Amino acid sequence: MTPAPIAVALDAPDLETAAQWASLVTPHVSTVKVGLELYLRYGPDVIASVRGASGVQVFLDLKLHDIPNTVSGASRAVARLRPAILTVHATGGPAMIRAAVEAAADDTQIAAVTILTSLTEADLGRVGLLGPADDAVRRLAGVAVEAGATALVCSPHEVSAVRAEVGKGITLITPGVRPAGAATQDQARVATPEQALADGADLLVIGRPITGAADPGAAAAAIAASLRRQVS
Ligand SMILES: O=c1ccn([C@@H]2O[C@H](COP(=O)(O)O)[C@@H](O)[C@H]2O)c(=O)[nH]1
Repeated sequence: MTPAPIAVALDAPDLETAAQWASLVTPHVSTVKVGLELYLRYGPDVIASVRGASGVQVFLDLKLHDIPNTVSGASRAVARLRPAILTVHATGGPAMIRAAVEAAADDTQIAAVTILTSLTEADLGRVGLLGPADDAVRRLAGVAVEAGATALVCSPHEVSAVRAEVGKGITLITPGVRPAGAATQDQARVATPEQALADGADLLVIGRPITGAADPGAAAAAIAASLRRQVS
């Protein structure tokens, strides 16, 4: 069976737990995601540990955000790990995004994070991004794609607007995904996996609804089966 287009966020406090989650979910999902918590604690070795024997795609979610020269060096530093996806913040601007793209391995997609899915429109207003989240997300998406990013991170709420803005060739990645009835926790702009996929997302990032379940493998399998039913 083809694994579902889900990246499981391995936000674990230790490497053993992350590797165990990865081995439980990899029969069902295409990708596992390593974020700041694991990478800052364990460094590059974490990638081999979660990739394991299955060779699952690894998404390295470091959300780089600095001057172009520094981001270029960081992108080059992780190139040997060959992540399938590496994130940068789109608000770092076009030169920074281009620097990440140019320094990345050929088989790594640079994904630009538009507006974090934890932010409400009220939060955006407070940091000076007045108006609907859609507007800022679409603007940042356009800048990032022009600078060479081939993937974008946005919430499921904006995915159809972003698709209309950037067309088919760009990979749209959506965190802020919650199965019906699940707690939203610190996520603000959320939708169900089925809705996110229907609206045009290519890869759904799902963490705690899977890793916080009594059986993460079964939780991943259930969401994957529901997505499969939707496309069949
Ligand atoms: O806008 C963003 C960008 C990245 N994330 C990351 O996705 C996961 C979501 O985990 P859940 O447990 O499903 O909430 C997490 O690793 C974030 O760092 C995001 O949520 N929003």
